Amino acid sequence: MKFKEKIREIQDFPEKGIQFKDITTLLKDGKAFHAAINQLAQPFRHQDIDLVVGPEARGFVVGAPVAYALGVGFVPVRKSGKLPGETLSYRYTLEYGENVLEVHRDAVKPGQKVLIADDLLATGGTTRAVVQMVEQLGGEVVGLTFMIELLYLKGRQLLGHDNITSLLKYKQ
Ligand SMILES: O=P(O)(O)OC[C@H]1O[C@H](OP(=O)(O)OP(=O)(O)O)[C@H](O)[C@@H]1O
Ligand SMILES: Nc1ncnc2[nH]cnc12
Repeated sequence: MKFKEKIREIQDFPEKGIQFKDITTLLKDGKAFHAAINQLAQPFRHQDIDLVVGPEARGFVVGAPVAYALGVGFVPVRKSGKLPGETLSYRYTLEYGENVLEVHRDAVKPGQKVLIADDLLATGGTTRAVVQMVEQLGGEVVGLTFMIELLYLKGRQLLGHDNITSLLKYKQ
């Protein structure tokens, strides 16, 4: 499956200088969506994963089906003010702008092995925030998986983890 042909690229969104990778064109293609999720889940089928954690909003679209494919639970990390229970908050900077993320304090139990999933790895700021939140709750991040990796923003280097996979890599 040629997944890159399914991703739409939009120049100067949400601000000048950003080339936005739009996954909605892949998501609406049932065969491509199904194949992409299966490929993302595959390397983790025989790894010891207890939970998939994914950040709002596009991380839900990737993380929840990957969790379903692996037969494990999914934990949402949400933008601030959305979760009803007691939360842990974390502020971070994005390729564009700033953000606050929250997770339920009882969502990850100490010692649980976590796979972090998102649609896209850019600077790595979002994922680093999620890693630190999982670790603060006592979870162990055993892997990270993305549909898209923007190599030129060097998120992989920021994260410094040895089990990062991505389906599509963009050099520019
Ligand atoms: O590696 P980074 O530089 O942190 O960028 C990647 C993040 O940015 C996007 O989310 P965004 O915050 O735009 O939110 P959305 O999923 O609600 O669109 C994307 O879905 C990743 O989570
Ligand atoms: N260039 C980009 N395209 C789509 N989503 C993004 N999130 C951060 N950078 C992005």
